[in-house]
Amino acid sequence: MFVPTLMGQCTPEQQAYWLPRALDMQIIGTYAQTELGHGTFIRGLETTATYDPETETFVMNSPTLTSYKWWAGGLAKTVNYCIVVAQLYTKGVCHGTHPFIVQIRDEETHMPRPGVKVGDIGPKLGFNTADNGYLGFDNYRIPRDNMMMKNAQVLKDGTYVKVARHGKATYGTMVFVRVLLVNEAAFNLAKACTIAVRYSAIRRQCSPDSEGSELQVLDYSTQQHKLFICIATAHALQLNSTWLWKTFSDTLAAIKQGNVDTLPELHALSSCLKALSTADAASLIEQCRHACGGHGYMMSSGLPYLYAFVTATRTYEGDYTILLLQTARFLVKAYEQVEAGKPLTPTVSYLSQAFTGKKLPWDSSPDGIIRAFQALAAGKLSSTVKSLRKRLESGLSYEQAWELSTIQLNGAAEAHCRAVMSQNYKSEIERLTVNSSPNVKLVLQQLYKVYLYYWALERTGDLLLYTSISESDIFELQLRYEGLLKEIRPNAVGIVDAFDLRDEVLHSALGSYDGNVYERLMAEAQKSPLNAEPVNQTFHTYLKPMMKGKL
Ligand SMILES: CCCCCCCCCC/C=C\CCCCCCCCCC(=O)SCCNC(=O)CCNC(=O)[C@H](O)C(C)(C)COP(=O)(O)OP(=O)(O)OC[C@H]1O[C@@H](n2cnc3c(N)ncnc32)[C@H](O)[C@@H]1OP(=O)(O)O
Ligand SMILES: Cc1cc2nc3c(=O)[nH]c(=O)nc-3n(C[C@H](O)[C@H](O)[C@H](O)COP(=O)(O)OP(=O)(O)OC[C@H]3O[C@@H](n4cnc5c(N)ncnc54)[C@H](O)[C@@H]3O)c2cc1C
Repeated sequence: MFVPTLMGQCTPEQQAYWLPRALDMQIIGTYAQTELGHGTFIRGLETTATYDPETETFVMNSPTLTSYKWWAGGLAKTVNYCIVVAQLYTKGVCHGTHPFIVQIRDEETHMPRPGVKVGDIGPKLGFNTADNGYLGFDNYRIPRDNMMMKNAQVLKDGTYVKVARHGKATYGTMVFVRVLLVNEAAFNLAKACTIAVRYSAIRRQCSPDSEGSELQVLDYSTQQHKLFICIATAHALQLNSTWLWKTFSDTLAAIKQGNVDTLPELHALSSCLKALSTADAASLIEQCRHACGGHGYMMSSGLPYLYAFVTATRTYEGDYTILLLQTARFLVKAYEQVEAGKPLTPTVSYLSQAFTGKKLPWDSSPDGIIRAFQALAAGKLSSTVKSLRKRLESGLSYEQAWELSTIQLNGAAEAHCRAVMSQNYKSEIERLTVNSSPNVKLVLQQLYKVYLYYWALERTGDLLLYTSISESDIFELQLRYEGLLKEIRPNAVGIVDAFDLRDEVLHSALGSYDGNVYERLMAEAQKSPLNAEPVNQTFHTYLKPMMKGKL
């Protein structure tokens, strides 16, 4: 996050100075925004940077315990520079949060600079190879030039000048990383399902008829139900991430030309896609672990590491709930635009047809299911806005009415995101397979249908509310879904092999290409320190005296 922020928040002159040093690793940096007391609510950050025109420096201070920076990766022991997000004061006025480049350690001795308090925050659920740190300042001075001045400037005399065309321009690095995280979610989920599918082809358990041999667990319908949605979701996330990256690049190019019109839509999209992709990836990685039974619980399976790593992505760079609520803000505005007969931006354009007051006729084709997901998102949005307005009519303030409606707002944003993801999944497959063989097309479409059927069956309650789907339609869809799993089964191992992840990347005794699961599990077990000696000292110190009644 250090380098992208240098690229996004510095003037060209500042970039010319800092970027080569960072890219050559003459300096190592991190992004210190979150504090002990605030992560989500950026406007509530407490670290201060007060401009002193006499010395042309900013004085950095951490006025309270809760103002200490907390969490930044590499901050504890590794980095010598930081981007610190602090409340800017000049001429006695607070201008809100701004980013500053702050040297925290000596470039030669690596000692913390006087006035800087820095350390490690302690063990975490995962990420324990990263020294996430805390940081506080006591009247610590940095040169005026160290304020990142692309979007706002403080002149030598302390005059504040706003440059950016958009109020949230300083949040740009977060948008960038949210876009990257969709790709990370796809990659890590692909790893988990490669491990679980390969293992399920090796693992044999139970014999349905007394004569036959034990089945590969991958042959069980329930196992296919657990795993094939993981493969389909990895594809869906990968294709959505490519699409989102293009949307991001187009918006960035427009902003460079001075046009910020598409930023709100990009923010709404990157927020909900980051939220849903990280949440889905984390829960499906856990599902892959379940699919590997007891051996999935071994660290040597690789799955616990993956889960610990990915579950953090649901929280960092904007918590799941918080980001869905950002998308909901955008959706409520889109709803108002429909009412006012105004045009809509592309990803919400489906709303313009959606508020007919009638249930959408059910159609179980892939296009029909996407339309159903859109109807569901529109229906939820409409009910949410009704609740919001009812609360406003009862005399509540907008903020109070909004807060009481947030459960529904999140539901609408989730449904919208699922509809966008399904639509993108379909159009990207169509685009990418124009010249593919019929067999490749067939397999990719089978997986795409698994995704649609799975989520339609997960949302039958909502479909009953907002479409004309009947009990027999649901029954028929369930049978089609189960049939599809059997069609995919023969290709399942080939499909995960096609992720092309080397053993060194998977780092798993269960998921290696050669399938030598049991040999690898035993080899890993031999590495346990408890196996280093036949009798452990604890036997002599504790067990034996206890057994002899001498403790
Ligand atoms: C080029 C070199 C690149 C090298 C790349 C290498 C790639 C390698 C691959 C690696 C892969 C992945 C990387 C993964 C590793 C990364 C590890 C990172 C570790 C984690 C780091 C962090 O967590 S940093 C801290 C992140 N913190 C957050 O995300 C905080 C969340 N909170 C917020 O974002 C905001 O506070 C808020 C959005 C919740 C609210 O903000 P605020 O209160 O200020 O706003 P309002 O709610 O009042 O809204 C006002 C209006 O502003 C709009 N808004 C808000 N945010 C944005 C935005 N970002 N952009 C545009 N608009 C925004 C909001 O919608 C409101 O609009 P209106 O409704 O119109 O009023
Ligand atoms: C592994 C890891 C690495 C990180 N790396 C960095 C880093 O390098 N740099 C950095 O600056 N930060 C980093 N962070 C911090 C991270 O960005 C924050 O933890 C994250 O943004 C969530 O903020 P929070 O911890 O304040 O959660 P909180 O906001 O306190 O969330 C707690 C709960 O309250 C809910 N909540 C909060 N506000 C609202 C609201 N308005 N409405 C409804 N519900 C609400 C949330 O949904 C959540 O359920 C990292 C975090 C982790 C876990």
